[in-house]
Amino acid sequence: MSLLSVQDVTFGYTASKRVLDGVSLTIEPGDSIGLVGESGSGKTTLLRLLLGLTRPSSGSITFNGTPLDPRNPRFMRDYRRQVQVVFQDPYSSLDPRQTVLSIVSEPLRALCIPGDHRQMVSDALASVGLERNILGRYPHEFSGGQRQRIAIARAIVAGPSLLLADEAVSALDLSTRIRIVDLLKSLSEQMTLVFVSHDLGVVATLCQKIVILEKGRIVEAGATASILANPQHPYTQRLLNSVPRMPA
Ligand SMILES: Nc1ncnc2c1ncn2[C@@H]1O[C@H](COP(=O)(O)OP(=O)(O)OP(=O)(O)O)[C@@H](O)[C@H]1O
Repeated sequence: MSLLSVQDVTFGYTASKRVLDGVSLTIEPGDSIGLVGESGSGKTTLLRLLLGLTRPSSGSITFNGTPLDPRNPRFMRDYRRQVQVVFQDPYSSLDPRQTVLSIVSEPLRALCIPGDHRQMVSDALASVGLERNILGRYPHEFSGGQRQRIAIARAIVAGPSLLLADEAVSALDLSTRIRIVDLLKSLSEQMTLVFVSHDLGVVATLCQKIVILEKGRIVEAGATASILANPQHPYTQRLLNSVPRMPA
């Protein structure tokens, strides 16, 4: 059974404009999927629907075969444990008044997960390459890359099966970006990953599968290697041509 299944989903913020139009995709356990498209193509909107923050105007989304229903609090509580997200901006996504312990343990508290939260936070920090002794420190004491590691630790602390990353490396400088991509790649060996990006180069490094979104429609989807080697849709070809190449 698919982990997540999106069937013929349509969505508009207003009645007059469709932002997503007939979107269907399946996410299998263990997949690493890059969701790629230019600005305004609907990537973040689709992610919001996957998170259950917004409901489709039509079509359905199911998780392990059960429809996503924000009116079903029991299901949504389990869903929030299973599906976590990392956002783009490591500066605005962490509350500056809270310590690292408080920030990273937030999903454990919100989801009433039993156990030694301090230990679980220490383990999550270690698995994103941070020292365990930073629990009492504050976000302003860390670099952008370290903050993004803290945000990733918060996303994985409750042991999700699916990690959604929305432009999670776009705000970082190049060398930090490479290190965070490496981290996400190693995490993708333990959990399913959906990586939203306008950057085909990063997706090519990180994701085995790719979904190309143009103006709210999926124009091409499949194995990253074959799509990049032989893009069928003119939009994919344009995106590929816009990736800067290293001089020979
Ligand atoms: N809250 C909102 N209210 C109305 N329209 C919105 C809202 N959020 C997004 N849109 C519109 O929906 C369309 C898709 O936006 P979305 O943010 O999903 O695209 P995106 O591919 O994630 O773009 P970007 O890469 O710039 O974040 C755009 O036309 C955008 O202007």
